[in-house]
Amino acid sequence: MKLVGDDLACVRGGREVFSGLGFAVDAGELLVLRGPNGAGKSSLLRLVAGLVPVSAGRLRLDGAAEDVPVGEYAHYVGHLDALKPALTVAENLGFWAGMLGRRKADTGTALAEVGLAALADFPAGILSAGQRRRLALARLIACERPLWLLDEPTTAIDAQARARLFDLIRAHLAGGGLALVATHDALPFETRVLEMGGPAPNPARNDAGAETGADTGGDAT
Ligand SMILES: Nc1ncnc2c1ncn2[C@@H]1O[C@H](COP(=O)(O)OP(=O)(O)OP(=O)(O)O)[C@@H](O)[C@H]1O
Repeated sequence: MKLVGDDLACVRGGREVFSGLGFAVDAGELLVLRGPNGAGKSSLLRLVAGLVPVSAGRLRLDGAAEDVPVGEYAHYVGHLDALKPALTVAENLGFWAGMLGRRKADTGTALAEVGLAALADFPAGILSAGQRRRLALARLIACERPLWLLDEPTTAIDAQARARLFDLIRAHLAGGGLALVATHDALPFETRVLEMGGPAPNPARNDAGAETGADTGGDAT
């Protein structure tokens, strides 16, 4: 598979976040998204996941079925861990696994791998920030998806969980998976980098029609 973004633009809240953005990610490759706060890294991940519309340009996943949205091939782990606090840890993962399909590990195994086996029957609402993130990352283990979209995946997790995450990413890439990762951290393996520009200037007034965001496009290096 190959993910290609061609001349992409993204508009949110009437403001242009980026435009003219081009990149390509081959099977087995990880593209790191870098740039200052507000550059549009999260927006790009959400756009690829299908959670934010493509305002201009084209996004395609070569090797995928044409009538299936790119997001259907992706694991998206965003800033919010998307957990239901009243459900148990195991139920949360079970819910996600049911949504995502293509199971590759049962819930118990995935929870054990992220160090949450002992908390499986506790409500997710009691989890610490790092434990919530571990639970979100357990989705990567439970279900098979070729494209991983990870937004600051190392946030809140300790050294042990980081090492486990890096192992997971390595295995994913070695198996021909693709990954886009927004992070301010250094990753311990070879990656390509997409530098994204600075934030668009704040609009002078709340008239969306008058907003002219800077071209914050970039190219993968
Ligand atoms: N839901 C939203 N509605 C309108 N504008 C938004 C929304 N979310 C983000 N934006 C705007 O999009 C721009 C890019 O935000 P984004 O979160 O993609 O940046 P980022 O590069 O991921 O930043 P950070 O490093 O702080 O996480 C910002 O100017 C932000 O205000």
